[in-house]
Amino acid sequence: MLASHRFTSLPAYAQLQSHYETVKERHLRDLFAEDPERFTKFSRRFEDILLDFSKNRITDETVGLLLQLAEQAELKDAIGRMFSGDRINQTEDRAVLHVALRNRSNTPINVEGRDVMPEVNEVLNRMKSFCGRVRSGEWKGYTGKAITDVVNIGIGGSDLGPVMVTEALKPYASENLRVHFVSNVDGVHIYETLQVVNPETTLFLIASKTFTTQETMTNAQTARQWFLDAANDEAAIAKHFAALSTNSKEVAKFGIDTENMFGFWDWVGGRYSLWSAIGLSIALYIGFENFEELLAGGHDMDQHFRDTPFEQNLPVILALVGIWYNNFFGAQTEAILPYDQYLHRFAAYFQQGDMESNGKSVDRDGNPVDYQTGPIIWGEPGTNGQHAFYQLIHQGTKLIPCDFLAPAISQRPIGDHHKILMANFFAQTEALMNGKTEEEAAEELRKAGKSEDEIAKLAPFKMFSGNRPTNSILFQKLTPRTLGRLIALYEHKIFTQGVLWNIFSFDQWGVELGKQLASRILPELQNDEPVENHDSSTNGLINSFKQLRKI
Ligand SMILES: O=P(O)(O)OC[C@H]1O[C@](O)(CO)[C@@H](O)[C@@H]1O
Repeated sequence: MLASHRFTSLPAYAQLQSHYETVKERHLRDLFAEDPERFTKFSRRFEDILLDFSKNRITDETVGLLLQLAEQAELKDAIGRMFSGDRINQTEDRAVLHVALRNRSNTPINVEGRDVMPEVNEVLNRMKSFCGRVRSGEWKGYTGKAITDVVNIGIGGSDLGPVMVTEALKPYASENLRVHFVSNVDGVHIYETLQVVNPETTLFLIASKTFTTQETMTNAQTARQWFLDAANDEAAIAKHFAALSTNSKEVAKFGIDTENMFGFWDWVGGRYSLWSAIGLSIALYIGFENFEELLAGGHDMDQHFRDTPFEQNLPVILALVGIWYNNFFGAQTEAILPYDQYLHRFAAYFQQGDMESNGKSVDRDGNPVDYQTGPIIWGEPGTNGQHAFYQLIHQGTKLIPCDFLAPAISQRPIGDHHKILMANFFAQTEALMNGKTEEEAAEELRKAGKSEDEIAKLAPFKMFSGNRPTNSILFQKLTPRTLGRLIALYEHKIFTQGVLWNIFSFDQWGVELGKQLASRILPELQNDEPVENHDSSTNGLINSFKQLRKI
């Protein structure tokens, strides 16, 4: 059990509130001018990852108080409980052990007195041998041909992680094997995918923790039928369908041989499952050794998170800085901006990771919270975002703390591309921090030959307030190991924030209501009869839908 506290009653909370009054008007430009050591003081390194958090609206006192807040929320104890297999996901009565999936040191991790590592290793060994057989071409389809395409059918945590990682690690991919992902129940998604694959050489991975998710089961049935239309032989399914799931009963019911099932456990949350059998598409695509490197990276960060004092602890620092803006400055969102095209799904991945985890409004005692919890996460890769939404970040009325991430070495060094990319990275964080005063804007206009009249009119539009906070996360190169570290960095940031906010980060009851209503509405869409049992808007929409289909 996690101890409960009232976030806003922690002694450091009140201190931070009054401290905020003294910091809120301070400009980052001045804070940098006053302290030449600011970068050294507010940056940390872990292995090949540098976190520079100096461009935040913080002082030594802010950091000290935030660290006290973490102590007072008993973060250390909570970390220990997660790593030791306590049932900290209390509303589902489950342990939270994605760290066991990447526990490369193989030290025992017990759930109810039983070490889970032998089972974890057993599944990893099966994944390894399966990957070897498929990638070498030894595994044959029903007409004796090798597999050329893998289609992962899953949604949410059974899709977003594998999509993000396979995109990020493309440079490590096999040339002989393509991966595709079908998640949306919109028939368009499976249709377009089936257009480009051949039933003789396609392997479907049905990825679903529960094996009951409507979207995934619908897509899986469509894929199965498409396959059977070609193969005309149920026995051939064993060569073309595998299941990644915790639910062997439902897997067998679907008609997949449990020999072809790669299991995991209820202590793996969906949005933390890319490290489990759900990562099979990753392992097939980049090879098992690279998948192990990804796991090793996650494990590196786990050890850092568990063993490092908070003031040196990257996930804890990221979490505390986030809380500073979320709970004291009233920031509603956080942008994740990777300057690496291969990370183009990173923000989308952490939309689920963060918002499904910390989008809660009831505390661990079941009481409504009277403070802000999880932020809205969004973002796109740089430099594309610069030409889309950065205008608002620079000059809009909202405070948007941003994380900038980039590798020092590009996976694809072509001409000057990477230096141009990085010049933009550095320029953006500098511009957001410094801004441009009205006088500076006026001086520029003067130099451009504008009249004093024009200058007076234009300068207000051309000035930038600055003082807009950023974290910069630089790493050497986007290798599987570094990616593993980066993902775990954000996972533990989310965990830390959830602990401080006194909420449960590992359930997701908020997704249930929509699911329930959809299953109630589906039968109503199967006939032409008007409906009148909903509110007037829902009735009106359903009836118009029925009418429009007749045209
Ligand atoms: O893997 P499953 O059981 O199909 O669930 C898919 C997703 O659905 C959710 O339960 C809710 O969206 C996610 O947490 C999960 O990742």
